[in-house]
Parts: sequence; structure tokens; C-alpha cells
Amino acid sequence: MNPTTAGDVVSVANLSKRFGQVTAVDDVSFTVRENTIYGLLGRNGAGKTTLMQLLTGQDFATSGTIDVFGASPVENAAVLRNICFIKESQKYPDEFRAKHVFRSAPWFFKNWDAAFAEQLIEEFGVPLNRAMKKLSRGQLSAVGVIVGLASRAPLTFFDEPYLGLDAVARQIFYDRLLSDYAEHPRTVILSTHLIDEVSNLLEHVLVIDHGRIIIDEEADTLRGSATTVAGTRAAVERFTAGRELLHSESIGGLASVTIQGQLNAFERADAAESGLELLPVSLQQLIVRTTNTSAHEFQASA
Ligand SMILES: Nc1ncnc2c1ncn2[C@@H]1O[C@H](COP(=O)(O)OP(=O)(O)OP(=O)(O)O)[C@@H](O)[C@H]1O
Repeated sequence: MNPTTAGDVVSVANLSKRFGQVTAVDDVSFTVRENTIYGLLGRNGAGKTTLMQLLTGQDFATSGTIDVFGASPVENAAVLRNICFIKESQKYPDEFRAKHVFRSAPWFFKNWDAAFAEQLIEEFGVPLNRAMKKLSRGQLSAVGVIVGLASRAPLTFFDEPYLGLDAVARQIFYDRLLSDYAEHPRTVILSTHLIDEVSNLLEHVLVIDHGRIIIDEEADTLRGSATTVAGTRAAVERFTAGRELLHSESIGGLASVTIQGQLNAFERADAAESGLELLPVSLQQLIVRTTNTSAHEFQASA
């Protein structure tokens, strides 16, 4: 079992979930700190939604243990009242209009801030009197995002909450999340494919690949953990020889290679003398490259 230390809100040990032949979550162990924004990232079918369903007590594990606020979340009202789970395919009662969602939210969330919700309703332009089933895809996502933000639940999950949201609305979401989080710290676990957009929000990154957690790292550490070296093929090959390569591509006599690990001042000077360009690697590039290639090796060195 993963040791639960003070300040952890979630502790997962050897957790697996199988659906027949499919192992959606494969023997994962990790902890989640309180008052931190996590990114749960991974390719389609990697296991993100399944993991969130398990952490929010909406599904049963095949094996392993889940501890949320000190207990199993399954059918545990005391735990669930501290959790808000915003998912892409939220179901509402047939007769529900948007206003009914916001009116009923305070029954479920003790920290519900009605004034904040009203501000967000205005900013996202949600038509309160329209039936939920008649809302556009983006308006439906906006309702979820507003509930997720205004609930101020100590543990909030957003599972790809932006479907249909335009760029302006997504930016409002990110901005309000960050400013409200600064005033009301809580734990947020955000699953998204738009890594570049949320990169600055994330404090900790969990990357899941084929059901396994392959990266569990502070976002700042990850950001500085790889460099792309570009220049003539011969110079790039000499400079990167013996290093762990995350990615390489070449056209004619030019090459660009992404290497794992930080460069020291001597190496940087050497690169400059060799006419090589050193480029930072974004979180998105890093994750695309590690989930494309030898992710398991990467974790070992990270
Ligand atoms: N009820 C189910 N029955 C069978 N297989 C399932 C079930 N739910 C999920 N899976 C499979 O488990 C794997 C993980 O699915 P999951 O929805 O957790 O992925 P995801 O990372 O959320 O993907 P996406 O980014 O596409 O939403 C996939 O291979 C999926 O097909």
C-alpha cells in the first residue's frame, strides 16, 4: 500500500480495473496532494475516465485499494460529499432546464457559491430557461464547468470538460479556475488533450498510458527535463551520442533530436560552439514524445 502522508487526499495502491479482456487500469499506485492542480493526461483509451470513475466511487475496482479522504469512496456519502466530478457525458433529468441544475447544486455541494455561479453564467452566456437537452454542446459543457468551479469541492474532477467550448470560453474557464483556486485552494484533477492550453495551470502531472501511470512528476520538473538539439546532422549526432533520445528527425543534412535530462553550462557552451540550437520542449511535446516512444524507460530516468 502506498503510504498516505498528511496532506494526501487520495492514495491508490495496486489498483486495476478490467473489462473482460481489456485492462483499462493496470496495477497503478500514486497519491494526490491536497490543494494542488493535477493534470491527468494520456492518449485516447489510456484509462483516464476509468481511473476517475474509480476514484469517485462510480465503479468498482477489480483489485487494489483506493483511499479518498481516508476511506473508500464507494457508496460512502461522507467522502462523496467532498467530491465534484464533471464529466463529458453528464446526464440530467428529462425536464431539467439549466436553472434547475444551478438551483439543485447547493444540495450536493456545501461550499456552493451562488454569486460566483451567477457571474460565470453571465460570462459563459448560459440560457437559464432552456431545457438541458436543447443546449448546444458548448453550452452543456459550460454548465458543467460552472458547477465544477462554483461547487468549490475539496476534490474536483474535470474529465475533458471543454468539448464544444470555443477558445474564448476555454480561456474564461482557465482564468476563473486559477483565480478562484488562489482564493479557495482545493485539489483539482483535470483530464485534457489540450495540454499546451492548460500547461501553465498544472502543478503536478500524471500521465497514463495503456492503463499504467508512466509519469508522476511536478510540472516544473518536467518542463525543464528535456531539450531539443537542432543543427547539422553530424554535429547533432556527435552532441547527442550516448544520451537518452526521446525523439529524432532529420531532413537532408539537418537533424533535430529531443534528449532527456538537463544540460549543464559546459554542455550548453559546447552546443553553441558546434553551431547547435537548443530549444525548450513544451509539456505537450514531452508527453506526446514519451507516450509515443519508450515511455517506461522515460519514467525510470525521470
Ligand atoms: N465499460 C467498458 N467495457 C469495456 N471496455 C471499456 C469500458 N470502459 C472503458 N473501456 C476500455 O478501457 C480503456 C480505457 O478507457 P477510458 O475511457 O478510461 O480511456 P480514456 O483515457 O478516458 O480515453 P479518452 O481520452 O478517449 O476519453 C479503453 O480501451 C476502453 O475501450
